[in-house]
Amino acid sequence: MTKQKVVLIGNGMAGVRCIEEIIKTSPDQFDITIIGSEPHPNYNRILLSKVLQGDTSISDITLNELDWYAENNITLHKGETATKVDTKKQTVTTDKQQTIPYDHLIFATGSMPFMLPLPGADKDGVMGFRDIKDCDTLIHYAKTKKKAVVIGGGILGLEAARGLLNLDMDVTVVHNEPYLMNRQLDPEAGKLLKKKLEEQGMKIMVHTLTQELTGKKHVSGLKFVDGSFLEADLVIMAVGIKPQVQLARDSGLSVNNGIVVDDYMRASAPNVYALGECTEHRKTVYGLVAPLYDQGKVLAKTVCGVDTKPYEGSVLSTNLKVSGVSVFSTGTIVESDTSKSLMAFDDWKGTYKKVLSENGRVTGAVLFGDTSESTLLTSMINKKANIEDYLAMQQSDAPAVSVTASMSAEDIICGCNGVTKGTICSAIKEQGLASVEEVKACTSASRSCGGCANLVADLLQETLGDSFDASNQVKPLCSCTTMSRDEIVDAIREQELTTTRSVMNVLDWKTEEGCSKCRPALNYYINMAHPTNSQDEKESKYVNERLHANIQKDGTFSVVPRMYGGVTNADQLRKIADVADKYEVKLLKVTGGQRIDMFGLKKDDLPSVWEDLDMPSGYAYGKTLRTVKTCVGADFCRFGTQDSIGLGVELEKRFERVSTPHKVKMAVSACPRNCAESGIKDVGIVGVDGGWEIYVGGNGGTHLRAADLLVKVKSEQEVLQITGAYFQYYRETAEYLERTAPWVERLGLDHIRDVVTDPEQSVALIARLDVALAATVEPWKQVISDAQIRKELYEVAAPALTK
Ligand SMILES: Cc1cc2nc3c(=O)[nH]c(=O)nc-3n(C[C@H](O)[C@H](O)[C@H](O)COP(=O)(O)OP(=O)(O)OC[C@H]3O[C@@H](n4cnc5c(N)ncnc54)[C@H](O)[C@@H]3O)c2cc1C
Ligand SMILES: NC(=O)c1ccc[n+]([C@@H]2O[C@H](COP(=O)([O-])OP(=O)(O)OC[C@H]3O[C@@H](n4cnc5c(N)ncnc54)[C@H](O)[C@@H]3O)[C@@H](O)[C@H]2O)c1
Ligand code: SF4
Ligand code: FES
Repeated sequence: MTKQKVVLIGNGMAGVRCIEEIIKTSPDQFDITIIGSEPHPNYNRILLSKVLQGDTSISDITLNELDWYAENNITLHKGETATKVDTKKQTVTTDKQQTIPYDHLIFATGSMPFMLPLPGADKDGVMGFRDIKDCDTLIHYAKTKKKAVVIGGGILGLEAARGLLNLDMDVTVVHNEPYLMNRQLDPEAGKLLKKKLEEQGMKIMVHTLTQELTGKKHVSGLKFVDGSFLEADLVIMAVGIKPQVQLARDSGLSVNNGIVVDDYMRASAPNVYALGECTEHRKTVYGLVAPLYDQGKVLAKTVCGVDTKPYEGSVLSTNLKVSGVSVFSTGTIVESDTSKSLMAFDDWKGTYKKVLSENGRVTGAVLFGDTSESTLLTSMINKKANIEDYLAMQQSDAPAVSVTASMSAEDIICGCNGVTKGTICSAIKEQGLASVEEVKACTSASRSCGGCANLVADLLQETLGDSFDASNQVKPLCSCTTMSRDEIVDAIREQELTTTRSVMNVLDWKTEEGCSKCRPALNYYINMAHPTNSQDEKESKYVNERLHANIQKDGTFSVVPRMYGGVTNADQLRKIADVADKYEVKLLKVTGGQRIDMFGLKKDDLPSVWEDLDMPSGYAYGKTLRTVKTCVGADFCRFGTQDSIGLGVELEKRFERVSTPHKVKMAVSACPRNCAESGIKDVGIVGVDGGWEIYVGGNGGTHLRAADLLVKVKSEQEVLQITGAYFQYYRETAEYLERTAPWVERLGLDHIRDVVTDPEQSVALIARLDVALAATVEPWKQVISDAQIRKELYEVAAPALTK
């Protein structure tokens, strides 16, 4: 019997998911042909933001490899565009002059970025962000261009802006409304989001309308309606999307904003259907994957002739994919005369929550800072749950049960991929799955945005009980490898791998060049493991570390010479003043770490500045010991009993220069009044009766944490010894970019204390630290004396490297 022919136009996320459902429902019923304009197999468009942000790579986001098409006898015409549909003859013609007959035709043509029709919008350097080609172009531009402007402070604009910041660009978001993500958030959450992103280095202009893009061939700036001007050599428009419906319209289908379909995804011509972003269902065009996948399930059954519930629309949920910022929005967030809202704002924790109800039912929510209730609230909205039930949960004294425990088998755990709790639990039991990675491979849950990975871990816990060890889950270093940090460090040691290239070759890296996450991490681990026979690879370092100065938003640099223990003298101050005059320093600023920061220096002046200063680098840019802050101590203070300055200077001289997983700050106070703020440092020393207390794991930054008392010792010699062992243990066991505060929590204070006070282990740690310290060089001196380095790094434009 000849098979019926299904033709899909659009090889994207919605269409291919529908084909997967068709194959699942009726494996042998159809001959399937897919026509896709893009030259790639189906990939995860969602993760393009993560590719731009350096968290994953293009090679890692393919959803269906070419083998999958072959295995399922699907004819794929990639890099080919459907140009004509004859709904009477039931044929599709392509730009390569092929005419393909169909029995069932599915439109899944998606959408395009909406480009504002501004004068100058056609200049080079003005683009949208939608596909792999755009992503590649942006990464390419970031290597030579400096100033990016993103028009549109919606979800796509902010994810793109974060990506460009990671690529070392100076980024401004220009938004028309008074607050960011106005379509998904309320004003309060929008303002909190703005503050948070500004802290990350993003510049944001709200209430701003662009009038024109300037420049000759290439864009050079934006003129705003109020007459002001902003320089730019890259402009991204992220002001919404435009469904691709021209082909459908030309084919005579009924089209409004999207291709009009009924509740079974049928378009207006016989045997023609549509789903995805090109589709309008009950006057709504969706722009997120979860609804598209719901549509795919219904459409697959319709095509297969299997009974199905109608598609009645979807509740939308949005998660911003920007690391360090948790924002979630679901359901209806606009208040009406009849809605009621519950609000909770915690200024200390930086969290905000608003839950809306209508006629006693939960209808919408906005969460900022803490999104742990996102699944619970989405599930309550879908079930039209009573707001009283939610309030009762909030007021209950009973210990919080995991969100998943209260969910039924039909509840969706992974919104992106439409995977239910029941599917995941059955897969865990039936397939013997024991990790989030295995669940991902088997069920697709957590395969897209990754936002549901914690819930999947909860389900593993719920299903496997005590035999599930959450801490034992292998977390790959990045998407270029399946190996964890520990496995990689072991291999670096055991197999004597001394370059990032050799690690990637020997450990079968999935990408040729690695990514901005693994390259600096590997460089650190290699240098830590082999301090005497490895090179610090400049090309694997962040720009500030590579140039030994801090790049500022106007492209100039700031320089901080070392002042041991925060002590200086007239001679040093004179030199700093002379350099400030000679090189026209724009700002001299005393830092929180008790030294002087010189702002506004030109890159090519840096080597001469250091030569004139003749002081060591203060490493204000480095992942190493930054400063040892000291109080004035016994010599001058009425309360001081110990020499805090002397000890601080000794500590700084002892540990300076050697690399650490993240920056390290120390302080020494000569009495418990703690004027040097020892309680919020990575290592904080406090003089007490009969000796010194050593505090560890403190942090005074965004994640404020009071340091824990590690030990009390009698002598300065013991302080140096314990601190040395602690410092090296942190170097050897922390993940790259892990500060001591989370590291202490992860390893446990008792364990760390046991290690650093154990005589044998402590001596061995210090011996290894001494080898590493002996291999360090003063970086500014090295630049001054090495003409080649000066030429390569300071005289020509250095290649951009991710932050
Ligand atoms: C950077 C980015 C991040 C995103 N993040 C998220 C997120 O976190 N969560 C979320 O839910 N959604 C997110 N989205 C939105 C999500 O990717 C889309 O909703 C989804 O991809 C839409 O799927 P689709 O199949 O309808 O369209 P697409 O994935 O766009 O696929 C349509 C395909 O059809 C092809 N096509 C069009 N016309 C023709 C023709 N005539 N002939 C042949 N081929 C044709 C197009 O080239 C395209 O490949 C994001 C989007 C972007 C761009
Ligand atoms: N994490 C996610 O879920 C995610 C991530 C990226 C993209 N997406 C999807 O991709 C699509 C595109 O996203 P988007 O952010 O472009 O769309 P959007 O409609 O969500 O946001 C566009 C924003 O641009 C603003 N804007 C409109 N005109 C403007 C102007 N002239 N000047 C300045 N600002 C202007 C609007 O106020 C709006 O906030 C959406 O469907 C979105 O859902 C989702
Ligand atoms: S910490 Fe104590 S000794 Fe040091 S300056 Fe403050 S009061 Fe004086
Ligand atoms: S919710 Fe996005 S991958 Fe599961």
